[in-house]
Amino acid sequence: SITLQHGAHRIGNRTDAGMARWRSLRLGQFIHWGLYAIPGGEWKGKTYNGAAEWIRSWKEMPQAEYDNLYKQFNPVNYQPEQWALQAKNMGAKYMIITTKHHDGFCLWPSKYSRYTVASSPWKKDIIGPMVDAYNKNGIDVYLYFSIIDWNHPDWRASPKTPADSIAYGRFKVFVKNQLQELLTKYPTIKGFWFDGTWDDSWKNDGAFSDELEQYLQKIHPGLIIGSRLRADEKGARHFDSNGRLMGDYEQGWERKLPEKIADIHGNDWEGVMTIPENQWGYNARWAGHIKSANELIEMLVKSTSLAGNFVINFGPKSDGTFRTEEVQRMQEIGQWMKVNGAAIYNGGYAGFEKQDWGYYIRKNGTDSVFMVVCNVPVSGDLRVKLPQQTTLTHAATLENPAQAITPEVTGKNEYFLRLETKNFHTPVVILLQTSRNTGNDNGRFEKAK
Ligand SMILES: COc1ccc([C@@H]2N[C@@H](C)[C@@H](O)[C@H]2O)cc1
Repeated sequence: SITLQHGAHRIGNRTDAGMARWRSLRLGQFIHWGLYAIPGGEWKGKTYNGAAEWIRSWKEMPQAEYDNLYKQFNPVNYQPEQWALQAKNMGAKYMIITTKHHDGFCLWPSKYSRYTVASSPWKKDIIGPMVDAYNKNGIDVYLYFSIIDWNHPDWRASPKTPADSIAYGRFKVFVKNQLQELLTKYPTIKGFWFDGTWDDSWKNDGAFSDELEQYLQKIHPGLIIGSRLRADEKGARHFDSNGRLMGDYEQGWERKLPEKIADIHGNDWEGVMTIPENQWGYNARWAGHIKSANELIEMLVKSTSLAGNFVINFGPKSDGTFRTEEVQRMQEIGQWMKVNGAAIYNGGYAGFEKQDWGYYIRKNGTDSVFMVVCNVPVSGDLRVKLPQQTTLTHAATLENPAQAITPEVTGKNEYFLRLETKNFHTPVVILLQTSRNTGNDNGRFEKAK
């Protein structure tokens, strides 16, 4: 390995209580809200085919017109308490809110910029009441912050001249000030979710990203920051030039998930997912494949089974309400979580051989392993192959009342669970009580005591 001043400063996952809490939450809610919700993917009768929050970059959108949308920002139906209750009923344990997306508009009244809610008809702070409402409902809050700021005169994607470098130097001070301001105004937040760190200006300044991360940790010890903030001095991002993860978890799983446990290299990780194929901000016209609640539940289960967190994105409208499809997803996911949340919260990798019917999830640090059946076999037979020296002592579904299932023993450490009813409308969870053998019962199924 090579010597790095600004590479990873830690080998392996964080072991502190704050990170253990993050690891237990498993289900998050992402919210993309800002000026882009006003056009909602359309402008002067034309439809923008990109992601709605990128409409400012569309050649059909005059940038000055976009930048003046702040004069229309007035979410008269914004009710953060409703938002928080809705998220609580969905079963989300943390929420990530866009304080400032790439367009540079701040949802808090920053004293370092005039391009904020304070200059809009709404005038008031959006972020503060949201943080309070979510925290009051037992939901941790993380702040999304875009380093890219298309509105700021000193932002440079790639400084070319000495004047560029001087301007970009001012911009870095601005970024540091805004982040310090966010930590001071909202001290209960648990971390930052950085984005917009792919340009040369940032990639070629690994030292600054390292110093910034340490500066933020100094103000707010224990802050949780993903790998997307960081570059090392060679321009390597997420993983430093020695292949070591920077930041507190791998933050590269955006609209995609790892397939198998080897893909995560033992690192904490988080996947963030849109309900349509690729829309984060509100888009009036959802096209293409819209994920069902069951599809999102399966992604959540898959993420948990691979020891990662899963965050579902929502894009509220400019008036502060949510579209029907998003309300429906939150309700349906919440109904499933009410019955089966025990398999998700504090869930992790079970270490069992994956089977076709679905996923295993181990309740962290216990012998309780959940089977989440997403693919019901026509045969009704669910094969459970346990590692050596592990036996199955009991199986029952999580529903109320629990359906006990008597496993049929076959070969060494292999059982079949036969499902009586096969008409599932949503994934079914079966709790397996296992025990590590002391070698005295050669894997035979012990009659339930
Ligand atoms: C260059 O490709 C992208 C793709 C998505 C993004 C942003 N990350 C997501 C979390 C959204 O904020 C999206 O706008 C930025 C650049």
